[in-house]
Amino acid sequence: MDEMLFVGPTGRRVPAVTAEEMRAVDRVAVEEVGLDLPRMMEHAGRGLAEAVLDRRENGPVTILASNGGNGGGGLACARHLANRDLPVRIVLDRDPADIDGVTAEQLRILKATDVPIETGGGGSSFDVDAPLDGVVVDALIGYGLSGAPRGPVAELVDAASDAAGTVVSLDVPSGVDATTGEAPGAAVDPDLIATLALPKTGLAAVSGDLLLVDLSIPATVYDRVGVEYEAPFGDEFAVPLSRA
Ligand SMILES: NC(=O)C1=CN([C@@H]2O[C@H](COP(=O)(O)OP(=O)(O)OC[C@H]3O[C@@H](n4cnc5c(N)ncnc54)[C@H](O)[C@@H]3O)[C@@H](O)[C@H]2O)[C@@H](O)CC1
Ligand SMILES: [K+]
Repeated sequence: MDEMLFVGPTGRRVPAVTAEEMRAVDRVAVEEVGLDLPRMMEHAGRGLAEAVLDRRENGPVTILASNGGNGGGGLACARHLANRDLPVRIVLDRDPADIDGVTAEQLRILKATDVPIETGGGGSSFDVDAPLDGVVVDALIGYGLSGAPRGPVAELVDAASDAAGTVVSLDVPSGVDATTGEAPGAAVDPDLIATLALPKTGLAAVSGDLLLVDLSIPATVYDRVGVEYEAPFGDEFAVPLSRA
């Protein structure tokens, strides 16, 4: 854990975690405590949807998603927004048949709805070169970034970067290393970052407003991984953060 990087709404220090520490938090939550990934992902998706509703503009909401936990949170968000009659569409970095794990569970629910699901990177109706209007939700990559964005993900990162309207990133701007804040290649430059459970150390080095979204992780999980934790949420389920 790092020195003081973030401050919550009451002026209280909020600890930041590296990607490795957050992975450890996830592992303990799932394996020792039984707070499984689908449960956490539902909180992520709802918190993200509330952030989008707060910043909503006229026009569609485009949700860019890949195959990991970050994409799954984006898909859960899509469901909440579509349930509120927002014009939502999903753009995946790959064929829907190639989405797996918990993210595929989220996708399965959306397939039962009339939310359009497109595939970026050529060979589909989605034109990666057409400017995105309305709100863009960046749920491509979170703390699982490995190297510079490649292939269709890189094209979607560029599309988000060129978007005229508000861009909201889930957890970490895609392309940014969650621990260092460095971008090994192209990266999204969001207006707002809805980061999950605790801020990631790298977020101190990037721009964009910060919102911390509760995943309902009990304090014992942080104790077990040695993260010094004081619940930052008070009576809320999401709180704004400032960089210290
Ligand atoms: N407790 C938590 O922290 C939770 C985290 N969740 C989310 O899950 C994320 C972590 O999930 P994962 O570990 O699955 O990882 P990510 O979803 O961050 O990233 C994995 C995806 O990114 C792609 N990818 C990685 N580097 C790439 C590159 N250079 N070029 C192209 N594609 C690349 C992978 O192919 C894969 O599809 C978090 O950031 C968060 O958003 C939520 O799902 C719920 C629980
Ligand atoms: K992201």
